[in-house]
Amino acid sequence: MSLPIFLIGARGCGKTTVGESLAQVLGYAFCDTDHYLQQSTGKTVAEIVAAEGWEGFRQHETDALIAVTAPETIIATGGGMVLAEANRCFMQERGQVIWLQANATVLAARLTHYPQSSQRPTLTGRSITEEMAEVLDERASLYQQTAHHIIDAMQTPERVVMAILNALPVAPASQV
Ligand SMILES: Nc1ncnc2c1ncn2[C@@H]1O[C@H](COP(=O)(O)OP(=O)(O)O)[C@@H](O)[C@H]1O
Ligand SMILES: O=C(O)C1=C[C@@H](OP(=O)(O)O)[C@@H](O)[C@H](O)C1
Ligand SMILES: [Mg+2]
Repeated sequence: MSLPIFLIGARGCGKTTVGESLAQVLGYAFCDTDHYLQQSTGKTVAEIVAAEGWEGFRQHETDALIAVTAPETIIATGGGMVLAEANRCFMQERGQVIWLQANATVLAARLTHYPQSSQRPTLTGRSITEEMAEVLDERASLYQQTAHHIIDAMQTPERVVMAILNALPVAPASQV
């Protein structure tokens, strides 16, 4: 039975995009913790944060992580999943953790083009460029210490998927 694969990294690094493709290639299930939350609460991230604050959202996020974790599943996490030590330990112990690494300039460009503001309300109140630099300063070491593998996410999604396949000792579900 193959372990779950957790994709971690900052907003815009491609966890959702790459995760869906990777799941198709491997014949695994795909789950996104933000999508799960939206379905289970009937609220967007922005609505949860408006009602309960970021602290409330983070508690829901931990619950979502536990709920979606299953064998042969690709799990796209939200960018802040690594903030809680319990989440970091859970992912490390339960599966393979992949950090999709990209610099603040690339992330800000993607998010400016595709803000999805109901999914990504501001974290700091600053501009997207300033926010991504600040977020990476705060979280890069957490992504690094949690990851079993670090993948360059500043290449096409297809190449990112290939890089993950090369890094991971996984077989397609049909061959397991
Ligand atoms: N490797 C990539 N190259 C170019 N654009 C990308 C790449 N990965 C994702 N994107 C784009 O960046 C935006 C955010 O991607 P998404 O998968 O939602 O990131 P995340 O889930 O990590 O926040 C989307 O518009 C997506 O099409
Ligand atoms: O970085 C963060 O703290 C967040 C990232 C978002 O997910 P994506 O990384 O998929 O954008 C979403 O979970 C929420 O807005 C918080
Ligand atoms: Mg996402």
